[in-house]
Amino acid sequence: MPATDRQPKYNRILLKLSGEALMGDGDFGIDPKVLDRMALEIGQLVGIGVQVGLVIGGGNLFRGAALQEAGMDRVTGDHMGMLATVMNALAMRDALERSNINTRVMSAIPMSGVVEHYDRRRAIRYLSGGDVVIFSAGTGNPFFTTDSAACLRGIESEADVVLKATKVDGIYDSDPVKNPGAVKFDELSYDEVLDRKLGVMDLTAICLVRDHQMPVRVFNMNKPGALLNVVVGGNEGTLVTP
Ligand SMILES: Nc1ncnc2c1ncn2[C@@H]1O[C@H](COP(=O)(O)OP(=O)(O)O)[C@@H](O)[C@H]1O
Ligand SMILES: O=c1ccn([C@@H]2O[C@H](COP(=O)(O)OP(=O)(O)O)[C@@H](O)[C@H]2O)c(=O)[nH]1
Repeated sequence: MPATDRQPKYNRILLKLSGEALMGDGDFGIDPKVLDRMALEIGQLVGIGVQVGLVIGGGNLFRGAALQEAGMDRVTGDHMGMLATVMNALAMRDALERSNINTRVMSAIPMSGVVEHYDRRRAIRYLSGGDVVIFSAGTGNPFFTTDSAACLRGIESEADVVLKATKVDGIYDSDPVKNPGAVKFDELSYDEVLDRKLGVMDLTAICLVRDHQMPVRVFNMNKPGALLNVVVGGNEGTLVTP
């Protein structure tokens, strides 16, 4: 049976896309072709009735830590990183709306006239009404990451799962980009990720999902159809649970 005919396993998801995923084959910025492909894949989820909250990173534009290494004040760099996530959110909304998917962008940093300020109850109303909601500007605070923002918004919006879409196809016993012999896990507990210091997500984010028992699945966004397969219960990537 085609995946689009299958019943979704989740009613509401929080999908985290890394900013780097938007670069495509480039090494900075946003590739419109990638946006369109992602809009198509997200549209398939909306089409089978799944409510989608989105958090997009900013690493394709600015990262506070990298700016600090180049000599900039860290907090200023983090502010630039958070603003970068708003730019990515606007680009993604544009692609989703061109695909006729109603989309709202909310920002943790007030930005009157550009995007709505984050409001949890309003976000839940939008999600319940079938709109895609993009949560931008991370947590609104420096020294955090968009992985933590994704876990936070996932818990707050009562999502059934946090899906981390990235460029590797799951969690390995060491970084598979640096170690070609790394071995992939199908399932892990929060404590195993913390004890083994598995670097696929920052530890703040893992502590947050552990404390609130929010399941997380890490999978490869570059694999066509993987997102839909995850949502209909397929065994993609690595699942982190209690
Ligand atoms: N144990 C691990 N398992 C999987 N990926 C890991 C692990 N340790 C480090 N990584 C790295 O984490 C990255 C995924 O995190 P992501 O947030 O998408 O990227 P980035 O941190 O570059 O923004 C992968 O590209 C991979 O290189
Ligand atoms: O709550 C947050 C989320 C993000 N950031 C900044 O925004 C940048 C971009 O986010 P991230 O690195 O998580 O993006 P990704 O790696 O997912 O592309 C980070 O490096 C931080 O500088 C921040 O300061 N607070």
